[in-house]
Amino acid sequence: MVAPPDNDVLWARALHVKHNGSPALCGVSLGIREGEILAVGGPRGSGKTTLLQCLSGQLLPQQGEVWFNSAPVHTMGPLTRERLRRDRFGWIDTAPVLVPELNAWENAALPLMLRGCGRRAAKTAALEWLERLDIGHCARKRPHALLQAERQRVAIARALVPAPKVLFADEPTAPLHRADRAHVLRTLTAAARSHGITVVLATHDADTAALADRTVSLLDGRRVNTVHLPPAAEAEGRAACSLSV
Ligand SMILES: Nc1ncnc2c1ncn2[C@@H]1O[C@H](COP(=O)(O)OP(=O)(O)OP(=O)(O)O)[C@@H](O)[C@H]1O
Repeated sequence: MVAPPDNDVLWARALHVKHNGSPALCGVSLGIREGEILAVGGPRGSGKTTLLQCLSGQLLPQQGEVWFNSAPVHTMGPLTRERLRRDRFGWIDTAPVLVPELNAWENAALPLMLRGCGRRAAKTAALEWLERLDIGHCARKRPHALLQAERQRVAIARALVPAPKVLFADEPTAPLHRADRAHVLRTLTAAARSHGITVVLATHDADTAALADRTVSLLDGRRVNTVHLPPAAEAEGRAACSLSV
């Protein structure tokens, strides 16, 4: 077992995963630099979610290695991986999963309170993020009273509130309208850049990938190409980029 390069916050080598015997990842390797915004592109079923699950310690690959800083995630026990995910990683799912009994700010503040942060400080941090994501006015509403797009913004706020080291986002703007998508993504990427958060973003949308520093493309569980994109400020104006898959 060889430790990864120092400047990679996450590093994966030769990942192989099968779901019920069907290959989902076939020898994928990649390094992710600290503070980088990496898009993982590829068509449906190409292995994007599986790759994010392996990198975030949710799923152990059947073969291969995953390192977070200098720690081998693939050899950690379930409790250590659980702690790593809770304390260092954030996750945004395609569909928002919120606690129905809690209102928007309580949902967003939940990760901080679970870490032992006081209610007042957690509330202040949560409200700040809800404002930045333009749903400050929804802070006291419960999930059932919110639109799907508003629920997704709450889920995004919840992932950003504890300032994770790495944020994994699996098609995070899929439930949003096109106009909303660009705004939420710009807020998310700007927040990540200003807080030095590394982002791994699964997407099959070229506009979304255009906000990333780099795109890694998957096809049938294999890496097929890497498209280097210009910095975000320059990329934001672009209507599309080519994901040559
Ligand atoms: N729990 C599972 N059980 C069986 N097969 C699965 C499971 N999860 C994923 N797969 C299969 O593994 C392959 C990779 O799936 P994965 O969800 O990682 O791809 P994806 O690129 O994220 O797709 P999408 O864009 O549709 O989310 C697909 O063929 C998928 O059908």
